[in-house]
Amino acid sequence: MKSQRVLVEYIQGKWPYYLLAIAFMTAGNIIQSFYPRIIGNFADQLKQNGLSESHIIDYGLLLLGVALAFGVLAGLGQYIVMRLGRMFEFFTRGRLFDHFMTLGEHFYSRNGVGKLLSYVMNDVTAVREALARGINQSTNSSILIVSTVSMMLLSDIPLYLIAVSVLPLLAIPWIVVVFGPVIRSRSLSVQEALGKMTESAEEQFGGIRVTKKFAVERIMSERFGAEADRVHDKQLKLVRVSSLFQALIPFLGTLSLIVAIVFGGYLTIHGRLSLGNFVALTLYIRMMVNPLQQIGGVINTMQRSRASLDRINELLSKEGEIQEAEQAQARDLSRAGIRIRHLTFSYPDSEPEALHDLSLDIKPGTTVGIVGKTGSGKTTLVKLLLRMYDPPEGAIAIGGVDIRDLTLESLRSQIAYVPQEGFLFSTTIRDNIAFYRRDSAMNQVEEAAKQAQIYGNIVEFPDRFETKLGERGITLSGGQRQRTSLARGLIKHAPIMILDDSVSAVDAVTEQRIVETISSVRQGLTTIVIAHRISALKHADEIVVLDEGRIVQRGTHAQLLDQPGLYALLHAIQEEGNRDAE
Ligand SMILES: Nc1ncnc2c1ncn2[C@@H]1O[C@H](COP(=O)(O)OP(=O)(O)OP(=O)(O)O)[C@@H](O)[C@H]1O
Repeated sequence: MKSQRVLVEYIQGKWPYYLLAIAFMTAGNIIQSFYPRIIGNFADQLKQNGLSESHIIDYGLLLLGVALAFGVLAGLGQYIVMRLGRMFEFFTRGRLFDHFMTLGEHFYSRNGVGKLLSYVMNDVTAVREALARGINQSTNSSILIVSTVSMMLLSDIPLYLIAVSVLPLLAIPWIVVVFGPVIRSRSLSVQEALGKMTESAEEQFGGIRVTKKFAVERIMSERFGAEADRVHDKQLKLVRVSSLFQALIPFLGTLSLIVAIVFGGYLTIHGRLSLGNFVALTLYIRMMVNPLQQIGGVINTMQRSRASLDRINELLSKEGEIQEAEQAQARDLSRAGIRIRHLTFSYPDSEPEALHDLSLDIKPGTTVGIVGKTGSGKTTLVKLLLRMYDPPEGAIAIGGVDIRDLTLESLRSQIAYVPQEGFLFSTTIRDNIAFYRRDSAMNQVEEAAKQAQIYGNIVEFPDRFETKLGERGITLSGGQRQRTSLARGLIKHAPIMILDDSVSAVDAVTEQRIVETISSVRQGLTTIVIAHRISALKHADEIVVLDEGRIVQRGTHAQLLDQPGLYALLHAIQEEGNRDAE
């Protein structure tokens, strides 16, 4: 039953409410099953001319009482179940979101946002619907069927007539066994195709500007159309089988009714069955057709939602690839040096080494520059320092402790990482800068903005720091986004700061100012500057040159310029570029 974990967990916490709802619905349906008997008695009395006006009123009131009792009790039960269904949706979305937070870089590099959204939206909704509809309808239907059958057996209707009439209904379990697995597997492929389509839509929307600039709308539209077609095909396959399934059940119900009318009618004509019993029998059978149809629908929905539930549970059982050690320690990393020893690393599911036998010591309070061609492993080194991927044991230590023995919170909260493309949230500039500490004072936010050379731009916006960004707000330029994200890193004032090509989109003059400010505000703190432009890191205490995952040169700017090698070559090319630009 492992696959039903999230559902079982939820129901375990809510079973008294479910029981209460089932009790209400059971009582309602038992009362409802008296209805054919009352009509049967009415018919008998009518035939014997034994009905007075007051009798008719009594019958009317009795039927009204039955209808009211059923309405109130079954309605209450349904309300409780629907409400619990919505709470399940809330509970499961929360669980999924929390779980997404524990999953790492590797998972996200393989699963697009669209696919993740389809879990949270399509799958959770499918399970919620099945849960609410399943409990409501299966309780109503099964109780109604059981009580109807009991009422039939307790009546004077001959047993052989009942047995022959309900015979076609006995084929139902067989149909369920045959159709169930087919419906389930087709639903699973629908959900998977939906996930892929959502992922493709998300990517297309994300890249819509590029699409337009390249005028390739038609190609993109065809690409999306192919995904939508796939969903359509799979849905049609599912609809075919589930419609057939749902049609077969009422058909069997109608067959039962025909048998009851023909055989029962024959017996009534020959005086072997009273008119009242004939009427009651046909009503009993008629009353069973709807619940039977509903049971078919419920089984159908259950099979479909089972596929979604399996997907949710499978996702929830995926463990984040980065696990905290049991004895993990929280350490203060201020004035802690970084020691990297023989670090060799390949990405999971990837053969080539992104880093090879890398050794490096970064003394506390110093600035280290890392430069290298694209793809040389600079960002990989940062990901390992932040433990987005696990480095080999003993390869990276901060403050003398292997980073695998530090708590993730103490490691990551003491490193301010500023990536090249820092994501900004659709909230105010202030909230984006004070992302790490929401309660930062306004003057701290302003100070960080000044250090990142973005203050001048922000105060020109009408709402200044309260300006909203993103979908419902303004759009910042690439350079403004970078500097806002830099301010977010600077305000953290962390013992270790990593700037990963964080000023690549700003002009040379602004870059120079930022470099100078960072050098002064990070006096005595460790800073790692990764850059393509030598101008961004030439002030560093030590510069490391990476090439194909290996350190090929190290030294100060002056020392490296004196050596023949990649650094001097890069410098010469960049200087020439600058001269050409002047
Ligand atoms: N998630 C990943 N899975 C597999 N390989 C990866 C992954 N991320 C990066 N790589 C590979 O690792 C190598 C180093 O990449 P990395 O991003 O560290 O380079 P970089 O020096 O930061 O490049 P750039 O200057 O372009 O940012 C590259 O060959 C890259 O293709």
